[in-house]
Amino acid sequence: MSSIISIQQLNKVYDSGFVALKDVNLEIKKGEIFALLGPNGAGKTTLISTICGIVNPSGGTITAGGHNVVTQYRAARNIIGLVPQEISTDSFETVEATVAFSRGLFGKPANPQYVEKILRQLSLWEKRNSKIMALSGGMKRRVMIAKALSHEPDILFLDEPTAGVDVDLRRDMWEMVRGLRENGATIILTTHYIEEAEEMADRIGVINKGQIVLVEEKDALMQKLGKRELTLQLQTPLTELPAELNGFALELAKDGHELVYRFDSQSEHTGIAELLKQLGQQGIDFKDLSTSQSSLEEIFVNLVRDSK
Ligand SMILES: Nc1ncnc2c1ncn2[C@@H]1O[C@H](COP(=O)(O)OP(=O)(O)OP(=O)(O)O)[C@@H](O)[C@H]1O
Repeated sequence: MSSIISIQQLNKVYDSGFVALKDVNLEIKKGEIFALLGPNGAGKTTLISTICGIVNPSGGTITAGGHNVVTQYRAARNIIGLVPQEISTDSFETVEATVAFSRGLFGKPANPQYVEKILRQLSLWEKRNSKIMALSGGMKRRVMIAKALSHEPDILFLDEPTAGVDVDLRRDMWEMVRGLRENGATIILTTHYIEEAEEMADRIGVINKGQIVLVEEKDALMQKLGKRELTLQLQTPLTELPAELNGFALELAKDGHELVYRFDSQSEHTGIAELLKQLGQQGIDFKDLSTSQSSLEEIFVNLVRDSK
């Protein structure tokens, strides 16, 4: 897949002297869902804003669809839709008028069929004649997305799309974003919710203190870093591990009441069968056992900690 956004050696120093982005290099592939994860203040909004031409870079170059976002701002901005964090829209207007007006701002000729299509896609068609102020918070967010899509952009930025949205609505939004991708859009979303990145993204980028610390295919990331743990609750607590078990990646936990075995979830050979056999031979009985997989959340926390 070819890049639709190309960022090279991007730096941003705010007037206060604060360095918000440091030597960012990033390629966004056409048609992917890219999740940008990072703690508060990491530089996510600054990065999005520079790509959208709202914040001027201090150094480096960004192209969107081959257009330089600074020197060819209009051409670049025309192919970008931005859904900002805050809901900001004229609350006295109707849904349909708001979306049609946004389209006009980009100099696009009126196209009621297209507006209808996106309103239907976002389950807003029934509400087309409602005033924005009469909508629920979730519906208002959908209107923000409809506005961002009004000029038929190829790239859609969603800055914290589901912040403060309840779980059901969050799932609806995910469904909807996937639908947009199926229609050919490239989607870049920032999120605090690891679950959101885990659920949605094709690739994940982690940003911390203005630097991209990792970019990886989500599946590869989960595989590479995803270790599993098998926890055995022992019948009788152990004070130490018998020497016969030295070859296994084992640890005693909970004052010797639990035995924790770490293994690679992707490996064909987990070693569990041998472990259980050895435990039997040593007369170590267990009452119960459970397994868990390290989540993207743990991976993320470790990454951000390591890059401090
Ligand atoms: N106009 C500005 N002038 C000076 N510093 C700024 C300005 N805008 C943002 N910053 C600083 O740049 C850093 C990155 O901010 P940014 O909003 O990009 O982070 P973020 O990752 O989007 O955070 P959050 O998750 O909280 O939205 C922060 O420390 C912020 O205080």
